[in-house]
Amino acid sequence: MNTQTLFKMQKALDGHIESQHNLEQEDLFDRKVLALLVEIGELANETRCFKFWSVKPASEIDIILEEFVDGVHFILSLGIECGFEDLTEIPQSKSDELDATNQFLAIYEHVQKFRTSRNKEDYMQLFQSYLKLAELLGLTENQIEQAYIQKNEVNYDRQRKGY
Ligand SMILES: O=c1ccn([C@H]2C[C@H](O)[C@@H](COP(=O)(O)O)O2)c(=O)[nH]1
Repeated sequence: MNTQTLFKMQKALDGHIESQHNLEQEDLFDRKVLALLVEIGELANETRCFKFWSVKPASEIDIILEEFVDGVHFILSLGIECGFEDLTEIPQSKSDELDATNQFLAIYEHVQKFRTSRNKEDYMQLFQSYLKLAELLGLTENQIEQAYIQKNEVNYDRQRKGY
């Protein structure tokens, strides 16, 4: 995935949100980590991949995509916090193929590792594992980019309306 446009859009949105809420001087890293963990949980809930006690199907693709790109927002935002927005390419993950449940659990581990180290290698692994999940969920790069652009605009709208 070519991430340059997304990093640029995310940086502008984050700057806008921070100035709206007078947060330019605050360290938002841990709050963004928690926000990401919550978004990953919301996505898991919509896929229902772990709900062995239920026969209901996953939510519609548009709902899954919207939840997925909420996570993309916070991953990009955390990358910007660490000065990694020059990353142009996130290479495909070389790790073993897992089912969706185990991929979610692997992502949670990558988030924790990156939270502690804040290094680029762990960041790339987190991003890669999240994109691997997209593949498992049947989402294409094009769908993700379009859904990201749409949700980015919704996020501005919400700020305008006093969200
Ligand atoms: O600094 C921030 C704070 C929030 N969001 C976006 C990411 C998600 O798309 C959305 C999450 O909002 P909730 O729907 O969870 O309130 O806000 C950002 O991009 N940057």
